Amino acid sequence: MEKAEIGLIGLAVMGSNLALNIAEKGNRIAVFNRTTSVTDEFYESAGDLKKQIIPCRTIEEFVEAIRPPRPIIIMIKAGEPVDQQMAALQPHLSKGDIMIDAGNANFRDTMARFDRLKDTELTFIGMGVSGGEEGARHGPSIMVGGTEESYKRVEKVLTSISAKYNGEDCCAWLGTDGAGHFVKTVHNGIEYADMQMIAEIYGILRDGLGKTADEISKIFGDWNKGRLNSYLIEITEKVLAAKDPTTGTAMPDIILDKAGQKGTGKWSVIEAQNMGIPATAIEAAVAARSLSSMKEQREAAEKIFGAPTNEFPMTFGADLLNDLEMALFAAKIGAYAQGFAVMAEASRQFDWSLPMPVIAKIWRAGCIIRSQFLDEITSAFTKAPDAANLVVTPAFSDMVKESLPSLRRIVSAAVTAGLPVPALASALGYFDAYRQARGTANLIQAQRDFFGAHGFDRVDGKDIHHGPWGSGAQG
Ligand SMILES: NC(=O)C1=CN([C@@H]2O[C@H](COP(=O)(O)OP(=O)(O)OC[C@H]3O[C@@H](n4cnc5c(N)ncnc54)[C@H](OP(=O)(O)O)[C@@H]3O)[C@@H](O)[C@H]2O)C=CC1
Ligand SMILES: O=C(CO)[C@H](O)[C@H](O)COP(=O)(O)O
Repeated sequence: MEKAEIGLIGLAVMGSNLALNIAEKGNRIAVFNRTTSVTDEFYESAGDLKKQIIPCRTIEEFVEAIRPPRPIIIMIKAGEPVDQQMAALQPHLSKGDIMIDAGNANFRDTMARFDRLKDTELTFIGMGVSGGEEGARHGPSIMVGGTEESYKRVEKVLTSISAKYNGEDCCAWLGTDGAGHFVKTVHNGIEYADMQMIAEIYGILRDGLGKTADEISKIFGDWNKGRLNSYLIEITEKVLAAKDPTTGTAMPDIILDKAGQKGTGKWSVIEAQNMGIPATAIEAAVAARSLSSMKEQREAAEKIFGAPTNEFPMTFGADLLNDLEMALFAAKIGAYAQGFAVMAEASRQFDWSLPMPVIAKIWRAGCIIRSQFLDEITSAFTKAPDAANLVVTPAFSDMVKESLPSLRRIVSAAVTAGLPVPALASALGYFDAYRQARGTANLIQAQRDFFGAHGFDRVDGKDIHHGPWGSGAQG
């Protein structure tokens, strides 16, 4: 039998669709899944693409079915399963074979895997893939980490399956070892912030203004034709319009308000904190998901404190809708600025040379945060690749100036009405602090010096670094 050019392990949502995508692009692919019935079902449902697919029931059979040197994509549950799968695979591989972990790995695990394989004749790639089921099937965004030489060996197949934006591949080599998985993690951190901010605007419309799911769906539909045009706004319109087939109720109204999370948002925040880079909107979004999961505590607290009773202090109409749209836009700029700032610092700390314009480019299509907006980020970073922050680039500083008053009005109104808007408020607080030349940390420095003799720098540059706190000061 003619051998496959590539192999793929893991036939759940992502792996099965990626395998069909690879097969459809004319590549012969061998597939394997731990539970063999899944492999059988996948093969049986592959239709015309069956002729491109070699279903394998054992690892030995799988490795044998691929022409060496073998590129093997591992698309399984992230974490320990990947180490187990790699350990099971490794004894069967030979010189030059490439294991490609395409799941949502923590980049620190990816670095450790590179380290473990460095004295072997095998090659490893850590690759972030975004786009969910549809992206995997028809064109995901692909973020590759590893040696450039190893990327060159798989570039043709990866670019053949990736999404395209105006004919350009949404697939790129981003740097060595954990670079690809780091970028995917930050992508997801931004995704969390984007989703949370959309949910907060939905909350204002539902709880502050009494709008139905259908009415809110139409509003998001209108916004999707403007500057907020994006996949997440598009699906928000759709999910709000969907009805429960048995009751006819709007789907969002029958879904429990507890958000799941698998870790990538939290990792973005942990790494941002480790590096001292503020990512306040992402932090707020992760915390909001955690708070959402405390359903019983929230129900008990509402019994004690009551639901908010203050009216939303703005009248529904075109001006308010414009403010809501612009507020979401301003907050979105903040979240993306924070995500890119986190990647810029990681690039320095891990010596990756992450190409910011390229990252923005490959996120324009295929991935969950895809949008027109990312094309504007691409051009801002292309013109100013070393900008300290997206918000100070000429194009984005103009957008912030235009949209910030709306964000301020909406956050103020939501706070007055007692509606939670933690991510919108965090983005606003970030802008306000970022553009404040003289902040209030002078007082914190004085307090630190008072209680801990930690010292401070003076505004006049003089060489006296402790205060005259006298006998009240603690050592
Ligand atoms: N779902 C999504 O939208 C996206 C997911 N990802 C990432 O892609 C990867 C795959 O995601 P998804 O398709 O949702 O699947 P899941 O994360 O649900 O993982 C299920 C797959 O992992 C396999 N698996 C689990 N444990 C082991 C193990 N110990 N050894 C071998 N195989 C194991 C399962 O095999 P079995 O059938 O035998 O149980 C199955 O094929 C994950 O890392 C995920 O985070 C990335 C982007 C989007
Ligand atoms: O990577 C993805 C999208 O880009 C996956 O869908 C991921 O599972 C999303 O994260 P979470 O499950 O934590 O919401």
